[in-house]
Amino acid sequence: MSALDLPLELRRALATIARTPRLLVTSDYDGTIAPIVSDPTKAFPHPESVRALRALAGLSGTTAAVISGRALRDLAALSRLPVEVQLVGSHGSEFDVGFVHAIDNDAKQLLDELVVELEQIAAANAGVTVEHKPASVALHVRNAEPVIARQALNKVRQGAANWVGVQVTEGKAVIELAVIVTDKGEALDILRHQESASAAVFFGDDVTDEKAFARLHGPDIGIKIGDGESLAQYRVDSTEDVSTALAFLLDERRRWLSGASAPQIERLTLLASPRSVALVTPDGTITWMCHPEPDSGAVFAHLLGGPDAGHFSVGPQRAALPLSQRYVDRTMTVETRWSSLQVTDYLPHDVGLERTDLTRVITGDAKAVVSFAPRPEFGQVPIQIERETFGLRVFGPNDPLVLRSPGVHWDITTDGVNQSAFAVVDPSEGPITLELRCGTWDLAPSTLEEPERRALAESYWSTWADQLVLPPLKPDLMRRSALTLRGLVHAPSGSILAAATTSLPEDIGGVRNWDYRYCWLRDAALTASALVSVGSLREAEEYLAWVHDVLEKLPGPERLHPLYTIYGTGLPPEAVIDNLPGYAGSRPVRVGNAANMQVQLDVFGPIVDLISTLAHARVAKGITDPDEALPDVDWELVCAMVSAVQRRWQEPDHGIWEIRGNPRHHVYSKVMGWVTVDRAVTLSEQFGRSIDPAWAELRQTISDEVLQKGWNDEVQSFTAAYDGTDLDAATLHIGLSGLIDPADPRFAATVVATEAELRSGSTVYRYHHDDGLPGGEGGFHLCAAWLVEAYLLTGKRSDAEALFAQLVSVAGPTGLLSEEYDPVAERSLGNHPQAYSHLGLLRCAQLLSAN
Ligand SMILES: O=P(O)(O)OC[C@H]1O[C@H](O[C@H]2O[C@H](CO)[C@@H](O)[C@H](O)[C@H]2O)[C@H](O)[C@@H](O)[C@@H]1O
Repeated sequence: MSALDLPLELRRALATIARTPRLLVTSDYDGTIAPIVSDPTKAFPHPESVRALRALAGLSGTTAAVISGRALRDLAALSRLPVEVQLVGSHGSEFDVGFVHAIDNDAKQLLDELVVELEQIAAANAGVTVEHKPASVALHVRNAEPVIARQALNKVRQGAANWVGVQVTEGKAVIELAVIVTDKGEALDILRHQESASAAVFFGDDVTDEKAFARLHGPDIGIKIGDGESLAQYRVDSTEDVSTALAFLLDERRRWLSGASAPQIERLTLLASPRSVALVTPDGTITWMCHPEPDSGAVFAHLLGGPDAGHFSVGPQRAALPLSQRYVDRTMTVETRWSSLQVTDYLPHDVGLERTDLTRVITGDAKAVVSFAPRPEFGQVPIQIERETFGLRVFGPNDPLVLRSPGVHWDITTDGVNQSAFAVVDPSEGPITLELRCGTWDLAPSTLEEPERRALAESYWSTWADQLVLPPLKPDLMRRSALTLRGLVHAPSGSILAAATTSLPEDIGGVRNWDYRYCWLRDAALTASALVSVGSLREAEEYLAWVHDVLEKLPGPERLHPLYTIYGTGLPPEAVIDNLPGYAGSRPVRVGNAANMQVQLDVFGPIVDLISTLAHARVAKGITDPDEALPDVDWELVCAMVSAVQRRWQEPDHGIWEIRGNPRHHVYSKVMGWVTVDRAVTLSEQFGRSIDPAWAELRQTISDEVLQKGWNDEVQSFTAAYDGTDLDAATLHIGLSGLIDPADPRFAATVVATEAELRSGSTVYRYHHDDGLPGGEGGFHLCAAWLVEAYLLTGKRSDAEALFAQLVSVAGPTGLLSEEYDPVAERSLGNHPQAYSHLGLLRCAQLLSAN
């Protein structure tokens, strides 16, 4: 028998529950994983069921248990189930073989009397037998003539079953009298709480199993074996079917946990408006979108939890893979195409600040299936969907949400908690337009027709892209990198996201899952600098205004945190969204980021470096007045950053990689302290600003200390920190920044050591030092970009070109890069798209084009 022989609805339910974060798989024993036989001592389980339960128990986030009417000792001996599978005997009351000691003397006395009574009935009725259990006694009539069986059962029912303190359970050809309360449902709930299960499966065949079925709710599923009334939603015929269902559940869960069904990270394509972002999978599913801000709760978290976590998909009615997905040139509009069908996605711009809108336009001659399952606030609020003349209204979350879809006929379904809407549409008569509007109840037509709204959105990006000065190397990819960086800019506030997502793993199945939907001072400054380098200054100016606003709320610039929310406020405490299983089972899914409480003393450098880059870019654009090229507002910021360095540069910190351990004297942080003062001194000279002579002295002091304490003779390299021999790719900045002459043999040696220690094939790791977290991580694209720059500075052009080519080759089909890359599994890792990776790529192309 194969899984295809199982009822379709059951297969679907099992495939869905396989994706729950913490799964509890429970089963009854006799009649469920072991066939009913005439001799209870010969009821052996199906080996396939044992194998599946054992394998399920070995998976992460998965518990397997058998809850049986049998005595625990007998169950263990007969089933031979391994210890990983939790056994509960005596109809759910015997978790531990020692539990009999907990039965008081009165109960023991009663049990003795019951045994005597039932033994007498058995002795008087041929074929009737008695089974002894720690807190009960069972009378079996399976092997008696039907008349005798009835007579024996009636004798018990009319006699001992009515004694005070006796609990009666009737099953298949058996009546059982217990001196304690038994309830398989209670056992199921104990296991559920013990394991913090987010969903449970229960298989059972007998009336005693109904107590367990009665406890199932929400995403749980119950499967009844055989005939008879039942509270279970699903039914199979035989114990063989149970083996098949368990094996199917195992396969599905294994696949889900291994990430085989997760879309490849680099193939996810970014949609952006000036204030919102979303991701679309290669097959046309909106897999990620947050509202009201990009750092708020997700409406669609499919990326971190599959379809149940919220999705909005469009595809051909006759299932087929897409032929292509691409950006409309120089825009953030994405077209996904199948044979005779296309969906065009973009985030409209002409909406109020309280709105997050998405428009999907379906065109072609083939029918399409649309599935709309919003799960606002990370799916933590149950939602209902109501049909209206012009679309759908979604009730449940705090914020209103509608889908305008004139002419579309929706079917609404429920999974018991949430509703979803499905429709089959025929675009052959004209485009089908679906307008998702988060933050409003308004289902009326927009002021502008859809094509005009789209033109408005597209011209915003194309007009901007047309004025860029891009390197001649890989111009299309570089334009896409620039557009991606611009897409991560949150225009209303001036802040810039480090990436569009949270919790895409740095290690598949691991715990290194962080929330990057915030504005890091360092990442944002580097992004703004990259945009200045291609000729766009506005983002830098607005970002610096955002930094000013943040500073106004602080007692001093040295108190700057490493990151803030989009609107420059402190982050909420880091938390786990437990209902999401994570990308490819990589849990936890986190929101917030505890790194905001760390000391990271490098952050002042990139800000002053950005101001310097901006001032020179203004000059290059023809601004000759030094006070316009370096206005007071920027110079104030420079002075603030220098004062912060003066106060704190000698302290240890958590460094650029936000190590969640003890602070160290990181070389990169000291180098960035030097960059702060160096760029400030240089700016003062170039733009006629007067400075305290102590600045130049400080620059020298930092440099002297780094050169003395950062270099390690033993490893022939500058090291990650003063106190160790471990290496860090960020240390390359000692030469990249100009603190030492790149021709200095110590820099050349550091490049060689970094390559030997941290480069692996096409990628470069940040460090290999034990950072206190379990699991590993991939190589870091930005570090590869730094090594390309270091190769160039040390005369290794062909190495630089080769590594750049490798970096280019791991970009997805629409030109996007995530944070990291696993060179062994050849898959992308980490949040996506990542500003660092794109700014690194852009800089490499600029340097390679210039040389
Ligand atoms: O909760 P379960 O695991 O299903 O246990 C219920 C009872 O199962 C056993 O009896 C039943 O299976 C026997 C073997 O196939 C069969 O001969 C008998 O007629 C059934 O009632 C077990 O012997 C009992 O102790 C359990 O309570």
